[in-house]
Amino acid sequence: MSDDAATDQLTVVYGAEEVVVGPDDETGVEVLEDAAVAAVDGTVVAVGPTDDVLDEYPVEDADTVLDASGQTVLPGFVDPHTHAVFAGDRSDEFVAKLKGKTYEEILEAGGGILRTVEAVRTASKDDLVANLTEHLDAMLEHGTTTVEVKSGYGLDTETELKMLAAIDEAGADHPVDVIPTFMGAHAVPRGVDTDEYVEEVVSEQLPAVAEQGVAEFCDVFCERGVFTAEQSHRILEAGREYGLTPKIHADEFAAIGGTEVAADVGASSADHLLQTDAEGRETLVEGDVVPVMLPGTAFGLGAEYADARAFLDAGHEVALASDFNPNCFARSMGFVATLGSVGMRMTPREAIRSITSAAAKAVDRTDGTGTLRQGSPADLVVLDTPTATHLSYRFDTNPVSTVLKSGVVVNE
Ligand SMILES: N=CN[C@@H](CCC(=O)O)C(=O)O
Ligand SMILES: [Zn+2]
Repeated sequence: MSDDAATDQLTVVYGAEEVVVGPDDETGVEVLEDAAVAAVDGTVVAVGPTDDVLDEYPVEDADTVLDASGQTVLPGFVDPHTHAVFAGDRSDEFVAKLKGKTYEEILEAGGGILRTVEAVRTASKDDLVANLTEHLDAMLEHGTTTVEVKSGYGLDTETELKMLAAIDEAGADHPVDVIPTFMGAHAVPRGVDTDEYVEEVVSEQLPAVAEQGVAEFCDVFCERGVFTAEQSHRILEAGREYGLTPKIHADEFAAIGGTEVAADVGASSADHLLQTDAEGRETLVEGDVVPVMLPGTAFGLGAEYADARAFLDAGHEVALASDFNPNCFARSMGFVATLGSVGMRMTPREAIRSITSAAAKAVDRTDGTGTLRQGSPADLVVLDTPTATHLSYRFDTNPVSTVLKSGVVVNE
């Protein structure tokens, strides 16, 4: 510890059966047995065998101590794709889908995203903050310590700004780190010509968002019947000029060129990828675009899962996200890991990498978020399970017993 030990806040978590420290040389994670983690002022300073860590950082000196005997410690989960700020209820659409309606048919008929747009336009900012806070609480209980949240249920400047203000306000008062994304191009408002709407996004919404400094990323739904590759390209390039890093919803229902757009504009991630073929995968890998897969969405739609194995078997990383939204009510990254394993044949350790260090890359976090090595943020999840494998294996109840953010217990 430093000479100024009196003011340092020491956290020690010891005796864990397993500690996941970060990516290994393949596509899984490195795991230490009977291990401990020590953190000073919210940053990991030591990870290793319990005896060694406790020699250097005795529990008597610690402000926060956790005996993790019989338990497993992982980096806090990173959820790199959500639409977590919304109002209203779409459970009836879930029933309609069970009866055979498709997601695209519901959207074309003015339901889906457009229905949530109506609810969000009439909701107050305070309502949105309250809704989002409730969802952040549930995510934290399930181990998420960093989450990306998109706007995109406003589809006009005033409501998009209201959503981004709600994201900012809810995030400021919550232990979970919240990363804001502007997604004015999530759908085309009812009765509006698509080209005219693209013009509005570029010349009105984006400048207003940039002026208020309320978004870090810009995202577009590049999809058959929504925004073409050319329109998506234009919006993402314009966003980049305003300092927003591009992201893209690509190849969910049809591969219409979203992966090429992602590589061209230097997107941090391309998300969904249910229809991506070998050429599309190659484009993403060469463009250094993180593939983000959303198995909860495929599960909820009863659709085929994205081909995670094709990336993993070729030695490339995949990130997983919840895609939490009214069409995919999934706030647990543990359940997402299970779906990654069961639906996409990811080993439990590959799934853990996908919701920690790989997910952190998808949102450009380069400070060690999603890992537990020396210098990483001390965001820790303690599972009440003997091994990390149990995260995918046990899907009946929440296995998370304690969550620490910056070395402080924020959920137990
Ligand atoms: N597919 C586009 N957007 C969201 C769904 C949003 C909604 O249906 O409200 C997604 O990523 O799955
Ligand atoms: Zn989405």
